[in-house]
Amino acid sequence: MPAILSATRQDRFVWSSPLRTRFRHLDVRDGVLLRGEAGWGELSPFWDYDDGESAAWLRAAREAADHPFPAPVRDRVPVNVTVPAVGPERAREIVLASGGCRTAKVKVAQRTVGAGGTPGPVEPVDAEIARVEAVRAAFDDAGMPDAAIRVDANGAWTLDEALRRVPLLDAAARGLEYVEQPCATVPELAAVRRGTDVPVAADESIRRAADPLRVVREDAADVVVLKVQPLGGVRACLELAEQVGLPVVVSSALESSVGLAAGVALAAALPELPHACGLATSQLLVHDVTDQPLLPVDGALPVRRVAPDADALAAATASPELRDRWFARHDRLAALLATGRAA
Ligand SMILES: O=C(O)CCC(=O)C1=CC=C[C@@H](O)[C@@H]1C(=O)O
Ligand SMILES: [Mg+2]
Repeated sequence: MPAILSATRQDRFVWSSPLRTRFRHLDVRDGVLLRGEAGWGELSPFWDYDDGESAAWLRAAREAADHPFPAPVRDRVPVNVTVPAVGPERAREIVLASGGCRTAKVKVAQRTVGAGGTPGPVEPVDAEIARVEAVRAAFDDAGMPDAAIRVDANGAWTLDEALRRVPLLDAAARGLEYVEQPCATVPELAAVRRGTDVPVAADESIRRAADPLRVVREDAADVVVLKVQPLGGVRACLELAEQVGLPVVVSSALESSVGLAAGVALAAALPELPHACGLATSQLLVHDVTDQPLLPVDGALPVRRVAPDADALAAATASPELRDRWFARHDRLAALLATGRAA
């Protein structure tokens, strides 16, 4: 049987897709889908994550493949459109083509990467303002003047940059819903929170931190962003949400729809969901692994599991070299989890 036809009968399958717009310095996204008793799970840690950090991602994939998701308390999840660090015209197009999203998350604080991977200067504030203004104008023109706009700096502003830029972006947005991870450290997040009128959301300070509760102890955030794969699964996220006690925004790690479905399951099971979630990122992929991807309709995703299908996989099939790299990575991570020594 040709490899593609048998793909959905295998227990693991490596997918790869170009991104429509460069995101997080990536032009391509890839990962391995794993099949278990309950369905499919996705393992797709970014390539710059080492095995120690990636083990939690496998725990999440195995949970999705081997166990049913917790019972949902809602059947649709409102989502934000994600606007990468693009020019104003492209930002406008992305918002208008978003499937009715009433919230936009706009990437800011883009840094060029210099030789040897050293971070270059941050983009000028005028470029950030123009992007945010274009998003607000697009919502106005779409008859959604009350749409919410949040910005995400991925920890890339200095504290001074954040304190100067956040009020300017707040004005450009006619009121920001929140600023996500304006700076790298927890004390800096707390300082932005005290020094501006804009609520602060913590992302990297939760998902890449040895102690995710430090944000709470130091009063450093109004909202927490939870991502299923880096935090080790839907159940681990539900427990963390309970401990944190702050409003949660579930966000993707740029997965295929198989991985996004785990994020949707978390968002569907949270007792409260006051903000739109960052799960509309199938829009960024040229090829998803199913011909029924999780795309927003009227600004929300349906709550359902996703299985890959052969036709979509045919377009999203990885090269043999990439497949072997993922299989080797998966084998190493599985061995690490089996020793019980993974974080
Ligand atoms: O939250 C969203 O709208 C989309 C997901 C998203 O922004 C991210 C996904 C993966 C990696 C991160 O750099 C990024 C984020 O910082 O939230
Ligand atoms: Mg973020």
